[in-house]
Amino acid sequence: MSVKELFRCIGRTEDEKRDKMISKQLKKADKREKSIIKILLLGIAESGKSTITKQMKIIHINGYSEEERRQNVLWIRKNLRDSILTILGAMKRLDIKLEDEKLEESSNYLLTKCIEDSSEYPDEFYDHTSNLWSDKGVLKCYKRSAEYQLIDCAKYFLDKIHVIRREDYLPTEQDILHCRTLTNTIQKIEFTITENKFKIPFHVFDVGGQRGERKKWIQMFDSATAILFVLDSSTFDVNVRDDFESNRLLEATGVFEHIWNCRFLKDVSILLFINKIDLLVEKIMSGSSSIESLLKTVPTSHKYYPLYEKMYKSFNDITDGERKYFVDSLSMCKTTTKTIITKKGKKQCIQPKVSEEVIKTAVFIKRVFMEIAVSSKKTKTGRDLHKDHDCQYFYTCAVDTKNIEKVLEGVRSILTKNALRKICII
Ligand SMILES: Nc1nc2c(ncn2[C@@H]2O[C@H](COP(=O)(O)OP(=O)(O)OP(=O)(O)O)[C@@H](O)[C@H]2O)c(=O)[nH]1
Ligand SMILES: [Mg+2]
Repeated sequence: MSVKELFRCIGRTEDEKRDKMISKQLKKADKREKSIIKILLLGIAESGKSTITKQMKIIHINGYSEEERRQNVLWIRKNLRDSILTILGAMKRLDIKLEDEKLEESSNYLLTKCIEDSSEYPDEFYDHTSNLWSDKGVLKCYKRSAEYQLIDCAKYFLDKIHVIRREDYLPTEQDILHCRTLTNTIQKIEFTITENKFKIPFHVFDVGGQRGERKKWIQMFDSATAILFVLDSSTFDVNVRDDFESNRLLEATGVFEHIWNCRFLKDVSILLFINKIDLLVEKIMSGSSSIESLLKTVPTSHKYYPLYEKMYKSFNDITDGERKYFVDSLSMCKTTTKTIITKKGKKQCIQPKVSEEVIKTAVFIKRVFMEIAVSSKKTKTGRDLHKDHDCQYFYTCAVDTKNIEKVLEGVRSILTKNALRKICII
């Protein structure tokens, strides 16, 4: 062999070695990429997507530092101001009078001096708000909040004015979970979970749910492992904020159907979070609304009228399994528990019994969505579009860390098993 040939041979071996190494690294990177669980949180505005993302930060990352908590103070005070102004505005429209006429002055102060966004809230603001919040007329208007657009955290923060007004106020994790801020950019959080000794990375994407924000969703579809579709169960009788003609449950039904039938997501499973069950219980138990009244407002010509009517007709034949699943989910929710004093003088947390109407409503909502998810759809070539994905549902209360921790445990085990299977580990 000539020296030239020998060198060529050595060169090839070096090239081969390098190729082998690159291919090994690519395989490793591919395996790592494949092992990432990418969760996309979808759902219409105010359904609770960001609240669930906050819970993931609390449960799987280090929660909120003092600095991060402090950054929420202004938002919380803004939530407080928005809440009282919305209620006062609605009182005028719904013609609800203040019980104490002397509070007219407080109402006028807020409606004239506090309409501008501000970073400073004087003592007068808190005094007037506090006085108004104890007025029976204001409370009456609050109870009719399904007739106008009030943020969900209104009562939570109005009940805490005395704390929020303090100069040294530092929000708790509960306060942060209740704080409402609209999402208008794609947010991402990352964390790792160890399962079967394997470290599985999770990337979670939180997007905005307002109509204008939904066009951004599609850019995230090609990389999603699973979709966590969040649905607000408590606002079945409330209209969409940016369209006073459309009901929120109907809007969510349409968005869900669109996602379920989207061909880019044909192998992406959906985890349906039927959220805000605490508010659903509160609403139905107070007798302020019912599914029957919702049905009366849906025009018979509406695309979903037949589906809603079909589900309503089977309103009374709930299976034991459906009932148990809802009641068990509720029992995991600390937010709805009540503390009682036992005969022995000890404090005890109990889950108050909910009415049959609550259970029926929760099951009705679940059936509407699951009915869409079991319906088959054929592609042009005759294949079933849904053969490679499925939909599982969970009842949730996103502001309840214990509840979400339990639900996410279930979700995680489904997803990690799929991920490990994908990279051939199990
Ligand atoms: N009581 C109660 N409040 C909830 C629950 N889930 C969310 N909220 C509140 O509902 C409001 C809206 O929640 P977000 O998480 O901001 O909703 P979103 O889906 O991210 O909304 P967009 O960003 O506009 O799409 C916040 O004030 C939350 O604290 C729940 O299960 N129970
Ligand atoms: Mg959000």
